[in-house]
Amino acid sequence: MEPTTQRSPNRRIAVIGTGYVGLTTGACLCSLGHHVTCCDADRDKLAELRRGEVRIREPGLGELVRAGISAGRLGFTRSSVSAVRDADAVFLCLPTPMAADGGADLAAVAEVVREVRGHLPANGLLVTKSTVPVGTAARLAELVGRGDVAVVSNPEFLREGRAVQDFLAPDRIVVGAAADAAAQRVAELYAGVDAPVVRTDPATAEVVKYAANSFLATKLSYVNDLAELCERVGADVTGITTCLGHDHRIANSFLRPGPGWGGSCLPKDTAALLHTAEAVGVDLPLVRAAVETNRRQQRRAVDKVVAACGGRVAGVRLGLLGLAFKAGTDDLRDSPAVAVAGELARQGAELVAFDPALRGDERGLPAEVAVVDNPYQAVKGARAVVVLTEWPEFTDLDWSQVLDLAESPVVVDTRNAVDVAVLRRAGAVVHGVGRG
Ligand SMILES: NC(=O)C1=CN([C@@H]2O[C@H](COP(=O)(O)OP(=O)(O)OC[C@H]3O[C@@H](n4cnc5c(N)ncnc54)[C@H](O)[C@@H]3O)[C@@H](O)[C@H]2O)C=CC1
Ligand SMILES: O=C(O)[C@H]1O[C@H](OP(=O)(O)OP(=O)(O)OC[C@H]2O[C@@H](n3ccc(=O)[nH]c3=O)[C@H](O)[C@@H]2O)[C@H](O)[C@@H](O)[C@@H]1O
Repeated sequence: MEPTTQRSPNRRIAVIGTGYVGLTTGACLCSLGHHVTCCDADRDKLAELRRGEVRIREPGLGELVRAGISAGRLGFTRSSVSAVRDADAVFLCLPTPMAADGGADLAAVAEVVREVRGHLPANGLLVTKSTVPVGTAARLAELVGRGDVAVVSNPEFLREGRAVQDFLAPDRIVVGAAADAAAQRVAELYAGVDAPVVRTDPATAEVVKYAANSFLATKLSYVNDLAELCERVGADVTGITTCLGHDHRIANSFLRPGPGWGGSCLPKDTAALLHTAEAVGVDLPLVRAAVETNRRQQRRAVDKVVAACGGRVAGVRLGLLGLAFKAGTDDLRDSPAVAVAGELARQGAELVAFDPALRGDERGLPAEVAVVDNPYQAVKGARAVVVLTEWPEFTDLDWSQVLDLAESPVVVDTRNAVDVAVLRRAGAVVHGVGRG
């Protein structure tokens, strides 16, 4: 392990895929002094990016993109071949979604590598930032078929909603390479980022990414299991997690119970790790249990709403606060809030929702949910108000007004997001998570 060096770099970099990870990687590497060309298959997205418009909600990203364009060091293209031709390093930031069998679908990665392999400059670097299963770097090296090109694994650990901050101030930078020289060249691209660099082999780097996400998922499922226990025995999970968090070995994060963990990565990455393990005859019972608890936790959130409404929700109007998979993002991929809403709709509930990050025309919104642009409208006439995402804005609502507008004072807070004292002062009948 070593700190990154402070030498000012100025390399030519290509980034393929301009989603949460790719655009953040491109804009941040540009802010470190490099010349970056970002490539994407989506024409509309490219047109917006060339105008400096960023469609995802990531604080600071739009500013970095516009600064890079103004400085003449950040460009966008649809042609992967032209992006890589002069690049000292090519970062693959392509989607690796869950395949039908639970494994990672590497189709986009393989397709792009086939496109660019004959056009990489001599002694090129192909860097996988996408989350890819163990053995991918070795397989891509074979696919590239050139002894002068090094394939290096450099997994990304950023969180959505804090992507720029996490990229520029990460807990660690992991570089997995078969040869020291290639690892050194990738580590140098991060000069200026104050973080430990862990150099390792590609297989270890690839597994680390899945190990980290699965660890976080397991920690959360443990807390959600404890929440269930607390409800049965009259204890308070928040008091317990506060005490646990004071123990430095446990650390005071990822301890908030909720309607299950979601997002574009934890669910697919736990599934992919299980798939990898199964393929080599290894059982990972803890990760399996974490996934199973997560399914149960989503069902428990639905059951709690149904019970709070007297046992059935068919024809019952519910006001939903939050649909994003967590606060701070507009991403709906694998959102537990959407899963809970979907099941309530299946049981016949009439759903009206508000989420501060959503306009109502986003892809991934469940068709059965009417999305409105103000929280008070969402709760009007509702039999229960259901808090599904922990937006801080929800604590600041005028809860007396919320309860006046709703048909009954029932609040189901699936994340303990709103201060329970505030709710009770307003006269709410509160159903939280993990409170006896
Ligand atoms: N979203 C996150 O917070 C994190 C994601 N990751 C990993 O990074 C990878 C990318 O994830 P996201 O950025 O969230 O994905 P995303 O879906 O936001 O972006 C992927 C981009 O790739 C483009 N694309 C797809 N196929 C293409 C092709 N053949 N040629 C050129 N462009 C193409 C898409 O148009 C899209 O803009 C995944 O492996 C994910 O697991 C890793 C850390 C954090
Ligand atoms: O590989 C990835 O894509 C990323 O996945 C997660 O980041 P992200 O998906 O942005 O979301 P998290 O902040 O990890 O939250 C995941 C889920 O856990 C839930 N959560 C989180 C924390 C908590 O205390 N309680 C809780 O229920 C969130 O609401 C959300 O549904 C990891 O935290 C990142 O390190 C990783 O890079």
